[in-house]
Amino acid sequence: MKYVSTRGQAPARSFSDILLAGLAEDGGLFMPEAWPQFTADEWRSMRGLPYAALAARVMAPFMAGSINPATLLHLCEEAYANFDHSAIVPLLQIEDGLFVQELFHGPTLAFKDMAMQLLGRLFDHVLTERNERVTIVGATSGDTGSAAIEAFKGRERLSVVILHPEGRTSDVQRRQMTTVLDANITNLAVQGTFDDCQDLVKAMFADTAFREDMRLSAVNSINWARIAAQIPYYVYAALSLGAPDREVSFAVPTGNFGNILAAWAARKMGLPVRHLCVGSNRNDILTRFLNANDMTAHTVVPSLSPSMDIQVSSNFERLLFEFLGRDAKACAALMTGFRQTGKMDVPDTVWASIHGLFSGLALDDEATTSEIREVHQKSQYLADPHTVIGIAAGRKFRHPGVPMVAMATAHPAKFPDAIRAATGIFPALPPSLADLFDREERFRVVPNVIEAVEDAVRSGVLANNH
Ligand SMILES: Cc1ncc(COP(=O)(O)O)c(C=O)c1O
Ligand SMILES: N[C@@H](CCOP(=O)(O)O)C(=O)O
Repeated sequence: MKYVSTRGQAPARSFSDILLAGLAEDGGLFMPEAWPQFTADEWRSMRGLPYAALAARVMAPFMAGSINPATLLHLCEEAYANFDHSAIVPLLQIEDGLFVQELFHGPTLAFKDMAMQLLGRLFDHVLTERNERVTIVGATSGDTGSAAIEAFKGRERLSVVILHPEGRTSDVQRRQMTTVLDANITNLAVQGTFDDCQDLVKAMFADTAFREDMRLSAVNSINWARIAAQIPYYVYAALSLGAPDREVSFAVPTGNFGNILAAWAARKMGLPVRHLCVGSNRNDILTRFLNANDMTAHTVVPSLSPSMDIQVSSNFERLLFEFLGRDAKACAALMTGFRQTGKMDVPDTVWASIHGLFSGLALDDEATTSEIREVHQKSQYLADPHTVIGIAAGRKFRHPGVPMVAMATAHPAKFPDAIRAATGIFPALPPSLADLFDREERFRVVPNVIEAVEDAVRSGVLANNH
């Protein structure tokens, strides 16, 4: 499989190349040159497979020519071996026609582990094969960082530098990152928002000399491998609920648009997905876009669901590229305009096609709190502040006869204060994290200035190499 850039100015590359490159040289995002397709019989043959085997089958076409299927299966089996639920991604019903799929049974209690546990192993495999080293730079609003640090800590061929917005994650999220003291891990607390962190990462990639000198790589969902590894759980849920002989819809609490993009990718591969529902918090740019073609970035406001405190959703570019008929020039023009003006004028016809498939619902903090309380009272289900927004979106947009699956993206114990305020229950951390608040923290505060961040990345990498 070859990959092309959404901005059309980078050469087509193999899966191994784009895994290590992360972002295309022209600032665009890589997309598969063609969509792999599975027939109804092929989907049926995946029913009942253990999760790792299912994941390897679904992802194999994306890695064709780079990772052989037997190696991929082995890496998937290793990646999902330490999850704390035998189903890996258990599905449970909370209301008539409304299901929740729990994606937080990995080591850091968030859905990011689903992809990151595999990425850690894929990077090791490809770097060893090529005898290379890389520096991973990542931006996090809380969960990607801890999942990446957990997956990559102690690995010899890479240094990892994670930028989080100072004071804007939950204490549990911050400590999950900053208490990992391995030499190859550097945590930077940026004086800004998640969008600033993401911009800084993109600016480091745009600085060609720095990018090449540091051999930069990315594990945010700008890296296609992240999206590929998030597709299989949608397949698992749909097959469990009757696909390919029955349609299924999904509701996804959304920030950077990576998770819901994976659901859409599954649909492109032939999975019968009827509808996709975006859940937003007060940072509701995607919901405003889906409801009224209003893609105007506002100032980011902190919320009870900090991992979704985002205004610039990187993966929207991939959707746009596809709905523009893969017109890279038009896509690049819209993205450049958005960066310059903070507003994107998506042509009405393009918006209407997106609107036919996606809907959006935004909840403010007050509504999030009442929703946590209500879901708990009615269904005895304790949903974290991100998950509950997806549940609310799923309930609003479900069609009779079509099961709606809401993605549970984080364990409630990551956001204990919000859960206690809503229900009076203080969710305890699992035993592996029970001493989290006793552990030593290490991080460096940096201003939201590219030169300062590049210096900090360089010194983190140097310290690791000595
Ligand atoms: C708990 C949680 N829910 C939802 C999201 C939003 O997912 P995405 O950025 O893929 O849209 C995130 C962060 O990415 C998250 O950490
Ligand atoms: N919510 C995320 C933000 C980064 O998203 P990613 O999927 O692009 O890595 C986080 O928790 O860090």
